[in-house]
Amino acid sequence: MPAVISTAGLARTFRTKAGPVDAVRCVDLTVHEGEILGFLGPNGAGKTTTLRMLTTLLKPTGGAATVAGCDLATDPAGVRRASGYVAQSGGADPQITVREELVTQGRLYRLPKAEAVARAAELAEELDLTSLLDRKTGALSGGQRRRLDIAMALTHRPKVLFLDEPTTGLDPAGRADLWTLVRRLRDEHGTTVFLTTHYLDEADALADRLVIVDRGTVAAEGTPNALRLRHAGSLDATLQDTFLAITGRGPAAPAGPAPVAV
Ligand SMILES: Nc1ncnc2c1ncn2[C@@H]1O[C@H](COP(=O)(O)OP(=O)(O)OP(=O)(O)O)[C@@H](O)[C@H]1O
Repeated sequence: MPAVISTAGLARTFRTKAGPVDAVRCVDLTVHEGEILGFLGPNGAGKTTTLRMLTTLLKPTGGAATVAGCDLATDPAGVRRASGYVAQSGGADPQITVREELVTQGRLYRLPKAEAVARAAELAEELDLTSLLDRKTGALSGGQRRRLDIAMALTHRPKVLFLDEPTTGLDPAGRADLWTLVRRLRDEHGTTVFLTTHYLDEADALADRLVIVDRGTVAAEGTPNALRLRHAGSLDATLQDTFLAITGRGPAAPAGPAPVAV
């Protein structure tokens, strides 16, 4: 399978008054076409900083990366064309409808009006939002809002979808729905998905492969079962124990309210 994301020695140091902070020291990773990759790590490991670099929001201070064949440093516009990004909290004007939000997004991507309208309908169908098209976005549930955020990120049919903690704050049913949806996107469109999550059950259920970062570098990678076997000694081990064996710490605590286990 060809690589869709590839990084070599990716690094970012922040200059602060108290001195330099090496948020990401050296991240080497590869994500294959059509893969769902779970990107995990303890608090402060460098997940968000890596994600912000890969989505061109932040310039690396070291190393290199390509997304869909486009170099982060020399072709950031190409990276953006190939990527959809769903940040942790979306949401614009609560008074506009789902349809208006989707059409506006299409227009932002320079689709002619008729095409933007057609694309909105298509995305709504795909993300189970058709019955909500005329609802004000302020009246959506957390799960519906998240589906709308994903629909917007897919407007330009990106090859890669970056999801930053997609189910934080959702209830168990909303999380399960979102997992189904992400899998369907991958299965039907071959979309490559790079997701950060604080939930090990989510990583286990959704990701084909996990990359665990710690202190700004990759501490382990593999399928959930390969990691269990390698680091916790048994396929029966919990992913929590596996994670502890790798990092010596628990996974990062989510910013939002923690859902009960599904
Ligand atoms: N703008 C910044 N200036 C200085 N230090 C920063 C900045 N952004 C992040 N850091 C530091 O870099 C390190 C990595 O941060 P990052 O947010 O990437 O971690 P994370 O893995 O996403 O953590 P969390 O799970 O808690 O969200 C942390 O020590 C953080 O304090």
